[in-house]
Amino acid sequence: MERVVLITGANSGIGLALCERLLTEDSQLRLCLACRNMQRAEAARSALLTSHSNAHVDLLQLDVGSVQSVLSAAQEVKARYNRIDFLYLNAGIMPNPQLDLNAFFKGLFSRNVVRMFATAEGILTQQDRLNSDGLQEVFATNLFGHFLLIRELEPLLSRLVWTSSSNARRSAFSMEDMQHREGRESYSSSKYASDMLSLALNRQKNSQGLFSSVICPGLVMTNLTYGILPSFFWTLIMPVMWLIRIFTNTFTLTPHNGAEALHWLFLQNPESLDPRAKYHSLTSGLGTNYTQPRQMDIDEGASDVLYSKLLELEKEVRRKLSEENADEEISAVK
Ligand SMILES: NC(=O)C1=CN([C@@H]2O[C@H](COP(=O)(O)OP(=O)(O)OC[C@H]3O[C@@H](n4cnc5c(N)ncnc54)[C@H](OP(=O)(O)O)[C@@H]3O)[C@@H](O)[C@H]2O)C=CC1
Ligand SMILES: CC(C)CCC[C@@H](C)[C@H]1CC[C@H]2C3=C(CC[C@]12C)[C@@]1(C)CCC(=O)[C@@H](C)[C@@H]1CC3
Repeated sequence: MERVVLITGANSGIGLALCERLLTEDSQLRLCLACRNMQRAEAARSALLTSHSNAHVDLLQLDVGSVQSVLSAAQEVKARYNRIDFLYLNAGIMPNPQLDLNAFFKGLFSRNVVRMFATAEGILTQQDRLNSDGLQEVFATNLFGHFLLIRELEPLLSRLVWTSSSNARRSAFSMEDMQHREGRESYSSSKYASDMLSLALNRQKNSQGLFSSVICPGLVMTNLTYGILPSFFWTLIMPVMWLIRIFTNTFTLTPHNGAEALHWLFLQNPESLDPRAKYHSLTSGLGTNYTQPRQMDIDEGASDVLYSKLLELEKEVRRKLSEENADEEISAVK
């Protein structure tokens, strides 16, 4: 039977590399590339068809950062497919990243140097903003839009895979400020929230046949990472990056390597997976890719609380949207 795989943020980086790898694994797959920009989506589709000329590659317009777009895209998915075998929740942003060079150089000579290169802990901040739905943009894109998509498509789903990050950190997340309006680590907070949500989904939905996993792709050179430093700087330090890679397995560097754990999960029986583990894409000094589970720093109780808070926010957002739609209808009649 033809399997259907939907991937958000599939037009570049790790998402696009995953598409390549999945088509190489199973040429009978039906891939659905869910992207916000249809021109970029078309380009990705053409690239995939160049290497897999008989592949079934569909496109879906989806801006995960917009409530209306998620609801419309979900309607479209329900009209097109009877089921989604794998939903990869991969789209993500890190807007206005700032590298603290002082902390970076201090870190270089500390005991935490390996950890710093693997997680960017303590050296990276972001500046977030409100989107047109009145939500924090990073929270809306990296977490809430995906949550809403899952809620809309639930009867069709069986496997969920989140592209999280080792940058996810408990101390960056606050239940009282789950959107991270106050701090400057919105990326870390949103990724920690996705880890928690994945655990909560497993607790609530495994009995109904829905399984969720999280991965970290390692440090991969993509549009997201190129946004952290000026491009000339990346060109300068690229040889150093490849050198560091010999000593640290988290420097996966290429999108193909970064997609290792996403691909690996595609081949696993969901019952054999650990809901409390994050599956890391790793690359050895000799260039061998492998996947390694590592325990996440998460409380089950807290993950349930986050789940309830997301349900509440969903209600609020839907109510607001229907009020806006009603207002629009009234003014159209006038
Ligand atoms: N690169 C790295 O080192 C790491 C990346 N990650 C995670 O991997 C995931 C993929 O990122 P990566 O491949 O690195 O970076 P890219 O920037 O190449 O890919 C991000 C993808 O998400 C899409 N996207 C962003 N915002 C939206 C939106 N509102 N609606 C729909 N699609 C959207 C982008 O589309 P568009 O082209 O239109 O912008 C793009 O296709 C992210 O979740 C990221 O956080 C995790 C750890 C490390
Ligand atoms: C030799 C150089 C001067 C090295 C440059 C240092 C930094 C630019 C990198 C060191 C650790 C990196 C890192 C990320 C981005 C680039 C660094 C800060 C990520 C935050 C990218 C996105 C993620 O989700 C994380 C898993 C990465 C962790 C490590």
